[in-house]
Amino acid sequence: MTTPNADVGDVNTTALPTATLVIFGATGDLAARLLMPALITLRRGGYLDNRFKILGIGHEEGDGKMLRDKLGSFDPGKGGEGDGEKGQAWDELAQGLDYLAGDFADDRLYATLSERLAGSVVFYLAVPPRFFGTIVEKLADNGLTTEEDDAYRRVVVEKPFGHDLASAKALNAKILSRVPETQIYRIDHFLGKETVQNIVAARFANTIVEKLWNNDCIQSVEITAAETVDVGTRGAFYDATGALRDMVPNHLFQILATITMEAPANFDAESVRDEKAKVLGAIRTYDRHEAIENSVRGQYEAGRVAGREIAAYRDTADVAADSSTETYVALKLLVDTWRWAGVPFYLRTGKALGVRDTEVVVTFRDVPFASFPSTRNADLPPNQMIFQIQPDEGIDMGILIKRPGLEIATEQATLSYRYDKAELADLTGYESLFHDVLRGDQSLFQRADAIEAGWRAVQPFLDAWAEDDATGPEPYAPGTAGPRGAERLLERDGRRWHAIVDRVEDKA
Ligand SMILES: NC(=O)C1=CN([C@@H]2O[C@H](COP(=O)(O)OP(=O)(O)OC[C@H]3O[C@@H](n4cnc5c(N)ncnc54)[C@H](OP(=O)(O)O)[C@@H]3O)[C@@H](O)[C@H]2O)C=CC1
Ligand SMILES: O=C1O[C@H](COP(=O)(O)O)[C@@H](O)[C@H](O)[C@H]1O
Repeated sequence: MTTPNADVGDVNTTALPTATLVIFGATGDLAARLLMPALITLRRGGYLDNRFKILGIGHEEGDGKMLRDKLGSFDPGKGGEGDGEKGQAWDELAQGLDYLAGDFADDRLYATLSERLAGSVVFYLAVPPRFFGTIVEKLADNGLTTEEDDAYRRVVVEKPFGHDLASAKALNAKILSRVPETQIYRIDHFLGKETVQNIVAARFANTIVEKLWNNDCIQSVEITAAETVDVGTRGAFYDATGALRDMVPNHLFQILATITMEAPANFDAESVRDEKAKVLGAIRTYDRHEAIENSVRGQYEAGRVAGREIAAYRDTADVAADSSTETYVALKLLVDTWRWAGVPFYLRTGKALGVRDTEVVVTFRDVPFASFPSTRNADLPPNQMIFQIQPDEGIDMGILIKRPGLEIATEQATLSYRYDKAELADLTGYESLFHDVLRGDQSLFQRADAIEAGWRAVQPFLDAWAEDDATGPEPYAPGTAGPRGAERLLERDGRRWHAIVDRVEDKA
């Protein structure tokens, strides 16, 4: 769970045990935009030496040079945003980079792999999800996942893992019928984020935090993942997916689990994943009526966001003109455990919003009594602890202080920790995950039971929305905080979302 630092000088780097990384889908977007930059960072940091080999697989005819040229022309800035520097680390990695053309469904591909591969291998499935099960089956049937004493075989599976509870269960069953859980690494790149891992440190390395971390002291928790990006060129994928499936049972639930899990007895992978699975399994599953009551769907219209004009979601390429797919979702969830009983968890995520901001806001209970003569309880807003996951990475603690002066009056102040931007600059989250796969640490990878628990909690929303033809998603203007209905979800409980942009009603 240590994040390799882009700056070699800062860390105690140890080359990882060597292996071959086989990337299925090496000519695709994920490989170029997120996987290669992470590998370059690891190489630069001294974690990968020149015995580390990469074998890319894709449809396209070609050889190692074709793949090297393709990836070499890509700017490895964070998430493909540019300004990255490949430099010597890329040249060194590229020397060990080869390519094999083939079809994932073709047995000849696996026969060739059997001849070519020896020693420890990580198979990375950067492929359309419909191939996850097939590739694992074929790898296993060709003996490619069989481990030896001195050679491991690990399979990394990308997201989305399933489309609903039934398909996630079926995929788990298919994969686990061939390869044991100990060799399967289901990726959720949010778990690779330094700031998500820091929630664990904040909770379990600080007595003052953990003692207050329960329903005695906390009144509500908000988890927000707001994006300014629109659906862009991903219409085909997104229209079949929507905001709920794309972000909630995976990324937002992993944050929720990190916030709510009990302290593991120790930090080995099984203990950590046991605790996460338990708490995800404790999210209340709603009936149809409750699911409608506790959810809000939105879909963006045409407008302006982050300085550019965007088309309405329904006018996006590969999106149905009458699509009812949500580009925004807000939920109120409950976690039925002693620690969290009665504490609402409000989750929201959406595209084309006014700001990019992923954050967790923990709101503590009001003071029981206003002691100062000149203040009323209403003048004493509750303390909030805010984990800024991205882009302004840090932790803020909102407290009340005495306003300097002769009167006793309070005002809000913030105790703030900000990450050194330089330390996070080049990290995509995949560095940490690659590092852990190569070390065989599964703590930050999703286990089958946790995946299914996540789908179990969101399935009632999918079912209720599918049945509820009358009310589709509520339109919202790009550049706002989302649909008005999301505000009402909290107003009903006498609360307001932590403001990420001007209030919706000011902008919409
Ligand atoms: N891109 C991203 O930002 C993210 C992607 N993911 C996940 O990563 C996975 C890959 O996504 P992405 O890279 O965007 O997808 P792409 O469609 O860009 O890439 C898919 C790759 O698979 C290859 N491929 C497809 N079908 C076959 C086949 N039958 N035989 C051989 N090769 C084949 C493609 O080759 P060719 O192009 O020649 O057909 C291409 O190399 C998906 O599961 C996605 O959900 C997860 C998070 C973020
Ligand atoms: O997996 C996904 O995550 C991204 C958001 O990830 P981030 O690291 O950029 O915050 C999201 O845009 C995409 O739709 C989803 O598939």
